[in-house]
Amino acid sequence: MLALLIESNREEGASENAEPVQIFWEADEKSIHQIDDGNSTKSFSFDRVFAAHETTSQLYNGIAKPLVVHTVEGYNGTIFAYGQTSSGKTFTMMGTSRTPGVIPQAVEDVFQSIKNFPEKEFLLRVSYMEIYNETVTDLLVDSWKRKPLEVREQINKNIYVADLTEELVTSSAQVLAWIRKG
Ligand SMILES: Nc1ncnc2c1ncn2[C@@H]1O[C@H](COP(=O)(O)OP(=O)(O)OP(=O)(O)O)[C@@H](O)[C@H]1O
Repeated sequence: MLALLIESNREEGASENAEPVQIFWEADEKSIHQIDDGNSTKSFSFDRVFAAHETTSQLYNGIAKPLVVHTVEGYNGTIFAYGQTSSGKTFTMMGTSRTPGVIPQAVEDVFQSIKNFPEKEFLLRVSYMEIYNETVTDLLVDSWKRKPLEVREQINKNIYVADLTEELVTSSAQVLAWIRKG
């Protein structure tokens, strides 16, 4: 699933006498349209487009929660935020104490979803790494012990990061504590 978060390109609360704001694009729930000289010239489609007035919780419930629930059922899942600097990746993924982001909500739902399968045993491990300038760093080891890690391929073609710390966790509070440490 590919979703897009957009900021408004109109001046919020602009008065009627203000200079008309030039519109460069318009969006609906599933697409964004480039506007050149008042005409739509190019359109890009997404599974969902979230506008500025929509909250992180709406985004989480709309696109991330189903993935989290399926992961607990045994499917692989990835939630990936991509965008230019200051576009809101950290705000959306980590959130604040008042508006929790995708990560704390996902962690909470992993533990809630596990309760739906009392007959199954789950083993949860958390890793936290940074990829910066082509260098992979383990964020769960003390900073003075950190060294660049290698990305390797297993015989079955699975890709893994060698020597990456994996901490066993049994509650959402433990996961968030590890993330805070990182
Ligand atoms: N939806 C939002 N509502 C309110 N404030 C927001 C929103 N998205 C981002 N911000 C604010 O905008 C600023 C930049 O956001 P943020 O740090 O999340 O960007 P980023 O994409 O993670 O940037 P970088 O790539 O530089 O780390 C922050 O002060 C953040 O609180």
